[in-house]
Amino acid sequence: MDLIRVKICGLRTVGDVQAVAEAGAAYMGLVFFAKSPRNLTLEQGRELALAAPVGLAKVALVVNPDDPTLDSIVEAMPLDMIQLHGAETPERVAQVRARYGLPVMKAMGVASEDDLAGLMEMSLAADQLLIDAKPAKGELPGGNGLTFDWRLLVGRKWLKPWMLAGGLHAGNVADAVRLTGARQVDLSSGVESAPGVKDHAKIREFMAAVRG
Ligand SMILES: O=C(O)c1ccccc1NCC(=O)[C@H](O)[C@H](O)COP(=O)(O)O
Repeated sequence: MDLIRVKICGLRTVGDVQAVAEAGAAYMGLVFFAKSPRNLTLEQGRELALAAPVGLAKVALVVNPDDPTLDSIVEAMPLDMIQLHGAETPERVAQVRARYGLPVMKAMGVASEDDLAGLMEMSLAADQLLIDAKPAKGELPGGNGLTFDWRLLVGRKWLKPWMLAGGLHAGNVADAVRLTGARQVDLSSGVESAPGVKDHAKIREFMAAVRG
């Protein structure tokens, strides 16, 4: 499984950044969503973004943000990408791209075939798609450790690069990649010991599973 690019989301300490960089991830995700156990203040986000070595892309994750919220994040820290993880429309994705001049990755929740219809349209607007498990009512928009039926993605193509997410861990990532053909994967709870607490041994184990 070489050439699979990994995004590890929900980092909370400088030690997490170092562990993710040393393990060879391509992206790190910083969550700005108050209800999340991985939520960061602007000061914490800035500290982590400044700790990232060259080559580790810094992704700010937000959920239905207004412009002032995004302005404050983008002004506070160096970023390489914005991840929109709410109900943002293709029009809103285009506005965010234009306003900040940063690539935008749009998360799309999938639970059944019906959810696939919007992916092609969104792939026209966004720079990347993150195809995640669709949360049930009352759950967080992401980071729930839930998988979905990967067979839904078999043989599908979109106009932009995409990442597979949702309940991935060292024990299932090989099957997920083999079945879906994903070239990029994203995860959060699969490398945690508790919600919001990254386990560096699990990060290494996951990266070994991807490389192996
Ligand atoms: O991680 C969060 O707490 C979170 C909160 C609100 C919106 C999105 C969130 N995470 C998005 C991610 O990119 C996760 O890595 C993705 O949903 C996969 O999570 P997991 O199933 O835990 O691996």
